[in-house]
Amino acid sequence: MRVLGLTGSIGMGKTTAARMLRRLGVPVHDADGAVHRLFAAGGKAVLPISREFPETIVDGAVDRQRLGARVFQDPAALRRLESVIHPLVRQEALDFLKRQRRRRAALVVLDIPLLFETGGEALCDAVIVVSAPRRLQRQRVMRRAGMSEERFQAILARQVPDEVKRKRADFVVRTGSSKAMTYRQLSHIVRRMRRGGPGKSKAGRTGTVHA
Ligand SMILES: CC(C)(COP(=O)(O)OP(=O)(O)OC[C@H]1O[C@@H](n2cnc3c(N)ncnc32)[C@H](O)[C@@H]1O)[C@@H](O)C(=O)NCCC(=O)NCCS
Ligand SMILES: Nc1ncnc2c1ncn2[C@@H]1O[C@H](COP(=O)(O)OP(=O)(O)OP(=O)(O)O)[C@@H](O)[C@H]1O
Repeated sequence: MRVLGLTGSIGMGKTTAARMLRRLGVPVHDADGAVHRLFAAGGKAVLPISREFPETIVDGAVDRQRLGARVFQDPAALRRLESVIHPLVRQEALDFLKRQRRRRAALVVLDIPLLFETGGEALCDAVIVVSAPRRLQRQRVMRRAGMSEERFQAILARQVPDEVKRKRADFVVRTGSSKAMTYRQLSHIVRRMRRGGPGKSKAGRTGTVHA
């Protein structure tokens, strides 16, 4: 089974790319979706978060807006949050891989916003980075409810910069033009991966391919 990582900085089009990969018939594990489940009422993260950040619990669930306001401007608090969440998300991703292996899937995708920051590369044969011009990224993000210039800058400061991600990618998918173009790039990558390359189980990481 080949494992393709999918990552990208805030607003670069990761969620859209993940949706397209599903449409191409590839099972996708969504790390951010896993976090949503962990934070919902009854989710595994509610109790540990209520101990660390009691003011963020509303009706038995974690209020993301409040938690974001608490941690994005406070690196030590964000690290505490990550130390609760990342091991739980990693375990879910490993369970997903095990399930897909049992089903004899040929190719799967791990959609991990912080793939490089959390060592997720080690689970992947190749990594896709979605990227768009900085100006477009900013426009997309600033349209979101609850976003402010300070929050955007604080989040960017916590992520591996886009240019570094692109250097570490096996495939860079440009999301700055039409969605049809993005879809074409992704379908080309899926075809290549299904044929076997690139990947560490083959000739090793040989540098970035611009799909
Ligand atoms: C702080 C939280 C509650 C804010 O939720 P909210 O719905 O308001 O924002 P959202 O999750 O959509 O994140 C907005 C942007 O911040 C980025 N981001 C989220 N967590 C982090 C982090 N730990 N470091 C850097 N960037 C982050 C996301 O990739 C996204 O681009 C949430 O992001 C969270 O729980 N983060 C910690 C867990 C984590 O690391 N998740 C991301 C990878 S699984
Ligand atoms: N060619 C394209 N490919 C992907 N997304 C596009 C494209 N053109 C426009 N977009 C838009 O860009 C926006 C940002 O995309 P998306 O929500 O997928 O980003 P993201 O990387 O998942 O963000 P986050 O890291 O915050 O979760 C969406 O509104 C999407 O419709």
